[in-house]
Amino acid sequence: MGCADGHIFVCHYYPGCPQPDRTLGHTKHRDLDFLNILLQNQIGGLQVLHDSNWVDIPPMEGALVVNIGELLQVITNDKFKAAEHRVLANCAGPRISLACFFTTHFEKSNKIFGPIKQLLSEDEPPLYRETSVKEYIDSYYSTGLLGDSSLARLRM
Ligand SMILES: O=C(O)CCC(=O)C(=O)O
Ligand SMILES: [Fe+2]
Repeated sequence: MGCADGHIFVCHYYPGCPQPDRTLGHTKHRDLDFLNILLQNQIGGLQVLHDSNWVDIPPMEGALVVNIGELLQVITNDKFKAAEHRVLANCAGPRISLACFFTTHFEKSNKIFGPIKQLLSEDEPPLYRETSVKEYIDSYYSTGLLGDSSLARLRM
């Protein structure tokens, strides 16, 4: 389908923080991609929002974290939901993580994505209108990480 075209690697370096209760390592957000595969070192701090509670995703040796992004939520018509997540600051740093985003990000593709037709029926109509990755990225960055989800703008 082209979802894995143009993946990018991002390396995060979170230095040890003397006052971790006064800041965050990474503010809460949902990823702007289809899927993100993440490797984190032993420091910890990654949390996922589940039922209004922040849940720790502790590092496990050899384990990868697979994070669903907003574009996967669109094409699966909410069968898979993008998880809101954040990273706490930590005085024991540095924390290092390596993320591989499956997206067409750098190409800003004009290819159109929408809910996969085979997942739709009379009982399960499309929840999102179709969009290009380019339109989606521009909408996502128009509000920034703290803005309203660009998912809401696609919702029918
Ligand atoms: O550093 C982490 O564990 C998470 C980074 C992250 O959420 C992101 O790059 O989107
Ligand atoms: Fe993220």
